[in-house]
Amino acid sequence: MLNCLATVLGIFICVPLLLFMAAPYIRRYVAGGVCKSTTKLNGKVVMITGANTGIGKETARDLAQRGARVIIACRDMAKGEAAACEIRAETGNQQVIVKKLDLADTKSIREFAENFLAEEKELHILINNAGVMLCPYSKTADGFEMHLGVNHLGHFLLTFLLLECLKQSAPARIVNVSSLAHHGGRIRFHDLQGEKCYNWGLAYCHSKLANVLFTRELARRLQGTGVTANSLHPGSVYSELVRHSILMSLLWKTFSFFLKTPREGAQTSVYCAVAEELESVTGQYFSDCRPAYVSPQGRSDELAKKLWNVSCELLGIQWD
Ligand SMILES: NC(=O)C1=CN([C@@H]2O[C@H](COP(=O)(O)OP(=O)(O)OC[C@H]3O[C@@H](n4cnc5c(N)ncnc54)[C@H](OP(=O)(O)O)[C@@H]3O)[C@@H](O)[C@H]2O)C=CC1
Ligand SMILES: CC1=C(/C=C/C(C)=C/C=C/C(C)=C/C=O)C(C)(C)CCC1
Repeated sequence: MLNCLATVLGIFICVPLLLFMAAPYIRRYVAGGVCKSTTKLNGKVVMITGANTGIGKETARDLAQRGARVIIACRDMAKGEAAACEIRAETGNQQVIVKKLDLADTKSIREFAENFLAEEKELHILINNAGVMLCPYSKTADGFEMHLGVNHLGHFLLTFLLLECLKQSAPARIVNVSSLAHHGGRIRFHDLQGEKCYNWGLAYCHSKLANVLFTRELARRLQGTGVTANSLHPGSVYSELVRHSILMSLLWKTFSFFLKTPREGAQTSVYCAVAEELESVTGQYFSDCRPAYVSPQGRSDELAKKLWNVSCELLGIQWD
């Protein structure tokens, strides 16, 4: 009986004590890779989609700190202004600008790009960061399944419209924020809009695989232009991404200690945007500020070309 009591007491005291002592080490492990580059960006123009919150906002903060003119492209102007105000105040960089962009509407994307090209002369870094996850079945203004429409097609069209400007501003970089979740993705050409079969988790995975394939084909086509394209996994980050699922929101809150903060999650985006050693690196996929393993689907040139052509058809654009 006494033995039993001692064991139970031991567990209740030792386990929390061990966890408490290990906490700083666990946190350092969870935080992952850090971008160590000291590159300054004075005179450079950076655009980040979905930079009003989460990973995008922290990426904007870091790049503003380096002196860049930062365009926060977001769908909610009030949220965008709040983020920009905070970043301007913290960094002292007044060149943080908010522009309206709804990636779930090709009309908004075209208006945004037209407005940008009329006002700005150069674009050196484009970070396609905005994303949605676990949405109940819904469609964009143009009838695309929401994950595919926002995460892939919206950024595909945006990049197409800005590409000439990026080429004129070379050296320039395109950074596509994908995910480890691309490993679970498939490009279901027979049912791209998920009308026959839809799973909200898988729909996200498919769209993140599309990000990897888009980057691969884009990089191939941009060889020799001075514009690079890379994709990345930011890590598992405590952000608003899980907002559509009550269960995931609860799990995210409960286990937030084991998730990266948005600032930690922004490190690989910043790394891909500024690291000197990536100047001519293109078509790669990173995680924790180093190259990472891409799924066999994500390494298929054939699949990348087919997705490219289908994306052009869906968007009614000719991109050779
Ligand atoms: N958090 C994580 O663990 C992981 C995140 N990622 C990726 O990182 C990226 C950033 O996500 P994260 O910061 O975590 O998520 P958040 O939900 O915090 O941020 C997503 C951003 O995307 C914006 N957005 C959503 N829909 C649209 C739209 N139609 N038009 C314009 N902007 C839109 C949101 O705007 P609003 O605030 O108005 O909704 C918000 O600014 C995403 O691409 C995500 O897939 C990848 C792997 C893991
Ligand atoms: C297993 C498990 C967790 C980890 C989930 C992870 C690691 C999710 C990663 C999601 C990604 C990569 C999303 C975006 O692309 C929690 C919630 C911490 C606690 C409960 C058990």
